[in-house]
Amino acid sequence: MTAEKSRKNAALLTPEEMAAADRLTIAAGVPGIVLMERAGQAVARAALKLGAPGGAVLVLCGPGNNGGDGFIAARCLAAAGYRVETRLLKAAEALKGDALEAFGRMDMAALPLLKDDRIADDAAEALTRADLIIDALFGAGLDRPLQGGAAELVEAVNRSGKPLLAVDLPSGLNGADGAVPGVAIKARATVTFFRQKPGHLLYPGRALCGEITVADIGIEASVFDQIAPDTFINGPDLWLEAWPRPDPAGHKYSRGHVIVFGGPVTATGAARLSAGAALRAGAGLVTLASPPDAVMVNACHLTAVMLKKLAGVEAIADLLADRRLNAVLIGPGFGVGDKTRAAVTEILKAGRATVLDADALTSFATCPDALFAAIKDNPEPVILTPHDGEFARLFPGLEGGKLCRARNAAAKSGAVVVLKGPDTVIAAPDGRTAINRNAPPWLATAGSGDVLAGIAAGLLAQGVPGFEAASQAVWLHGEAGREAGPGLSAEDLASALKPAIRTLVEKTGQG
Ligand SMILES: NC(=O)C1=CN([C@@H]2O[C@H](COP(=O)(O)OP(=O)(O)OC[C@H]3O[C@@H](n4cnc5c(N)ncnc54)[C@H](O)[C@@H]3O)[C@@H](O)[C@H]2O)[C@@H](O)CC1
Ligand SMILES: Nc1ncnc2c1ncn2[C@@H]1O[C@H](COP(=O)(O)OP(=O)(O)O)[C@@H](O)[C@H]1O
Ligand SMILES: [K+]
Repeated sequence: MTAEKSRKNAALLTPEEMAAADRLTIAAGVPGIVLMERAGQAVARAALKLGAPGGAVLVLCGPGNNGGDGFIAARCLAAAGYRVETRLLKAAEALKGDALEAFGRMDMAALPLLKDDRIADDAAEALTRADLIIDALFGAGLDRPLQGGAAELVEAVNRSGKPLLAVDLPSGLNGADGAVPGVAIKARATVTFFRQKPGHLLYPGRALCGEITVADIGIEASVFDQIAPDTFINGPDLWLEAWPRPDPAGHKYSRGHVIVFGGPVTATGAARLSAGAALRAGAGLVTLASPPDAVMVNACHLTAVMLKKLAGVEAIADLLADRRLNAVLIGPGFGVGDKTRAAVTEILKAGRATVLDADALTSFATCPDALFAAIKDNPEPVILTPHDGEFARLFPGLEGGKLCRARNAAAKSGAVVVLKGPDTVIAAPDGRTAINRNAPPWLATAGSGDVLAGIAAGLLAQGVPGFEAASQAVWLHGEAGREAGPGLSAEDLASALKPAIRTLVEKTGQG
């Protein structure tokens, strides 16, 4: 598969982009009702998989095309022998276009159809009877919080405790950013079409989707010629082409040399975690630059990672005169304050691929613009890896959804921003973003972020561009978390990178 095709597989579409894909497909000769038939049939197939053969299915339909998918699914499930009831949120007269056509295709004799504005009360009995509920109330067209009868219905559905299958998106969830502005359906499973939306991957929305199926409804990838999505699922489809391939005839220096700046004697562990991870990520050499008082404790703990005594900020320029030190990491355990700001400024002046984490970020809380100016003067990529707290300190004016915050922060700072968490977002200054989904919750443990920063530095040292290095690092960190499993501590992560790295090496044909 070509890199271009893989990237298209990794694309995430906003509701607007999805509507454009729909329009382009219709313009190319596939009628909208045909797309809706395929969508509704995919929903019916997913319902069959959820079990209760021949059982009672309640299909809740909204006023738009999401409801249209529900009508088709209702017809298909009735034909498959299920006892199907539908409820329409608005009077049938309000339906139009493909949804009206789909409504007309239902066999009215077989399907008791009730329409009632006091729908929550009206639906109460049907909810009790149902073995499965299909949520076709609102999908990509949600444009405001659910209120009134719709909100009451959603709450009643969630209270029912019945298995719930959502069509496209759990109703109430914003597909663009995963926000839930009011109430929303909590689904056991969700069927979406063609490609996922950011809201399927971002919290809190992600927690409402259950198991997600992406159904092919006949929209061709050629629509990407006109819709150029810039948001992707983070994974090898997005960046395998950029995975570093060591020269078979090369040597350790041709795999890059990372320098990690370590902290004082009372806080040496973080930088060592980073350094070990940089080595595992494939850097040929890693050196830890240690303040004099911490040299002994570092020396007692380091083996493959090399150690260098660094007298102070004044010594940084001399150290970085060695151009073989081609990637720098500073922040973990380094300490917050003037000295850190001076060190970071000196490092950025030296023009190296750089990862700034933890204390290196917090130290600029009082003067973020000075940091952004220094980043923009550095010709090499810079990656910032804040968690939410560090992000808020460095980008106090940026609010809104995680995707939008990370994207604005990258544009503002000129750096690749890795906004960490269970749904880490990686954003490049050119507007590309990736959303990560493979991180297990047990990665939330002290020192885990230090390891992530180290992996990123190790990849930068091997010449991987900033956005790809950051995305690869976040994905590998997630894979390592899964490999190490529950009960992990940050020390376990570096060695747990090996199976994921092996898989990537094999995929790139180097194995
Ligand atoms: N775009 C595509 O490629 C396809 C879309 N399909 C379906 O079409 C859906 C999108 O259809 P629509 O654009 O009609 O959107 P929806 O069916 O999601 O909802 C639109 C309607 O709901 C109203 N509405 C929005 N938020 C509301 C709120 N909070 N309270 C009350 N009313 C509200 C709008 O005014 C509008 O009347 C998708 O989610 C999907 O299920 C499928 O039929 C297959 C193809
Ligand atoms: N609930 C979660 N699920 C998965 N990963 C998480 C979760 N919470 C945090 N993480 C990940 O754990 C790491 C924690 O990093 P950080 O907050 O910097 O911690 P530390 O400074 O202790 O290393 C980040 O990579 C983050 O994405
Ligand atoms: K829905």
